[in-house]
Amino acid sequence: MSEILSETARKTVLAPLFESGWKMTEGRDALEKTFVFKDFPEAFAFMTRAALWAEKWDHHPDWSNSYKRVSVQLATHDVGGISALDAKLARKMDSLVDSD
Ligand SMILES: C[C@H](O)[C@H](O)[C@H]1CNC2=NC(N)=NC(=O)C2=N1
Repeated sequence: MSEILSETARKTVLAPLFESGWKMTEGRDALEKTFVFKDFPEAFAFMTRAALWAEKWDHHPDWSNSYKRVSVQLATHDVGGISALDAKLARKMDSLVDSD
């Protein structure tokens, strides 16, 4: 069972994510980032790759797609906030983009 990230853990775990463009969502304990791709196939390919990790880890993003933009929010519904799993999925999403 995941746990909400402690204040101490947030300082170390979230700092690198903020550096790579993740932000805290307003009014919700969640991480968010909008990825912008070259075109729709690139955006959808990213979603497909991320979806496979999400399913493997049984941890799923709240996200939407509009043309070449993918807007992502990550939170752990079971605990009502950010857990280590959200940081892990955020890092994975970043790595999927970097490896293009
Ligand atoms: C039953 C299943 O394991 C849970 O509902 C999982 C599925 N995916 C999930 N995804 C996210 N983001 N948060 C959860 O709490 C969560 N719970």
